[in-house]
Amino acid sequence: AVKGENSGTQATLEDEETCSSEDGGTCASSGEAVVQVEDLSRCEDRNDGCRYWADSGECLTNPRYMWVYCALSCGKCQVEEDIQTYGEGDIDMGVEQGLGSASFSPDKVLMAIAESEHYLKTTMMKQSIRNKCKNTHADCTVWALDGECEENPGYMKMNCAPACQSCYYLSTETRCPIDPEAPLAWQAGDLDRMFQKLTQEPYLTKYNVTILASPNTNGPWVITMENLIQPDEADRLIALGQEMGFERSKGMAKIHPDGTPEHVVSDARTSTQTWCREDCSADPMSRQVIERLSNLTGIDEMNSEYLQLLEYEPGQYYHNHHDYLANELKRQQGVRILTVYLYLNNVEEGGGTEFDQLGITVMPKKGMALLWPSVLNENTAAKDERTTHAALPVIKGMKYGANAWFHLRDFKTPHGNHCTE
Ligand SMILES: O=C(O)CCC(=O)C(=O)O
Ligand SMILES: [Fe+2]
Repeated sequence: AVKGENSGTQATLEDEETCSSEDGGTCASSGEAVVQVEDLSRCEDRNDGCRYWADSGECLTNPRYMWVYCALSCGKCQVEEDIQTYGEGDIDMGVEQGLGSASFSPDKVLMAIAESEHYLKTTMMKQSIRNKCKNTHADCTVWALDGECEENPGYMKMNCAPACQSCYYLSTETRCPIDPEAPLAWQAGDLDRMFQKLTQEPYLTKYNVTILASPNTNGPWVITMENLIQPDEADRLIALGQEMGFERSKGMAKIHPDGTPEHVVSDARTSTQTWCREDCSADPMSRQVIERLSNLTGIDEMNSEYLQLLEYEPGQYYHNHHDYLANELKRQQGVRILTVYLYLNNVEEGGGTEFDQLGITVMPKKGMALLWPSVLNENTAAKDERTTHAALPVIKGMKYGANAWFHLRDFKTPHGNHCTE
């Protein structure tokens, strides 16, 4: 068999006997056989529940079962037109390759060019990826012969993909495959356990925890914790934001065919924002804050995005939205599971956070945190549709806030590898 571009995402086949699909695919794993992605005979859903489970995020929470028994619904195989095909006819490899080199004879370079072409014609990959797999420089082939694909992979695998035989690099999903063994921050039940702990532990009463909604009242959890952030910490975060400069927020708009989103300024959100990365995230005060949030939630700091600092002038707002981004089901970090929103100042008038479906509006209070989940307790990759919310327009004074978003899986490692978008 031809080695598929997706071989990094091989799924482990489980022993069917021990793995009844009646339970929603939450079976324990066992068995060793491996399904090759190019084995198209397995590209199917083998259970009627597959579509439903996939839509509710099971591909992410249960990859060991789902990628095998629901390969089609999980997008782990491609059978129809889009798909894993071989190249046909003439292949456009991009910029014409130069033969001149002090180190290699023209024959050697010509041979390498022929190998690139053979690779592009005989390797199964999505047609959309093949179409954008191009050498962007005349020296790609010579550089590749010189070992540059290994020396300088960041540039080469992207810009000399035919020469490096690295077309998979051009799509986030194949370049950054999800490891089915990667640990999840929350298994079923952990969401309720965390909120129960936060609302019941005696040592947390100093935060004057208020339950605004919970499963006891048939809602999702929405709670506030006062004085979670000290005044000097809040002031420091605002100052760090001002140092970096707040910029007009971008909304998520268009998703490109390769899965990367294009950010555009949108009317949905007129506030300004900046990310607390690098020097800001290393600042002792911001470290203190993020470590506290990680300790409180029990979710590893690696699973959190860098703090997003927000500034609203009078009249600015963020219309009704959800923090859950479905595109991230297909990313290593997984979806956002929890928002910890920090109010960094007292707002003179307006600027509340409104949960339209729950009839809750929280007014800003310096140092207070507002916590709510984006996912369901029973299925921690599935969106909890009830937690849509908005930042109401500020009427008077400024509003400063910060988002701490926690993901189902490690966020920081893939972020460092340009794998999160
Ligand atoms: O500023 C607020 O009150 C909420 C902001 C928000 O929902 C967001 O940035 O996602
Ligand atoms: Fe939000």
